[in-house]
Amino acid sequence: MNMIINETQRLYPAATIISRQVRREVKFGKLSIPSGTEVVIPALAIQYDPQQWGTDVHLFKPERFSQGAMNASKSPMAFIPFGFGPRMCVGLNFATLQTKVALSMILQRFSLLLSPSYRHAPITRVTTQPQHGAPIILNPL
Ligand code: HEM
Repeated sequence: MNMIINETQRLYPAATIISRQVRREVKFGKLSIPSGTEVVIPALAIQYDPQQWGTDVHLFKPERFSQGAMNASKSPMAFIPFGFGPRMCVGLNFATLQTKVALSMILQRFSLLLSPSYRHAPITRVTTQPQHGAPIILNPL
């Protein structure tokens, strides 16, 4: 279940960008970033980077995470659905636990089928959402 949740969050991260403000001037080689600069980290683009994930980056392949999230891509920083560093999401464990509990309860009771009316069109409206909803047919087990 971890691998499936991780791969879902890689392809459809709730937050597609993460931002930081530079507190004091930082130098990267010849590049100087002044204090106060807003830096946007494109989480979605990084999680779709073939150099990090391979040429099958667009495929849903939970087995990428079989050796853990830190080893799924070339750099461990290429998987950041909950952000990173001291301001990383404080709800990470709570949200992941809730996801597992909800999924377990549903999967114990129902088999799931994607409705033929489903149209795959994810969109970013603050968070990532299915543009036309996600109609699912539930059959009691
Ligand atoms: C799947 C569910 C969730 C996702 C994908 C998510 C994702 C994120 C991301 C990307 C950030 C920004 C981290 C950064 O800037 O490095 C964040 C921050 C935060 N999240 Fe979540 N989050 C989720 C659920 C929750 C829940 C359930 C809570 C509270 C119970 C929560 C509370 C927070 C708080 C308070 C921050 C700000 C942390 C700070 O600035 O120090 N999140 N979250």
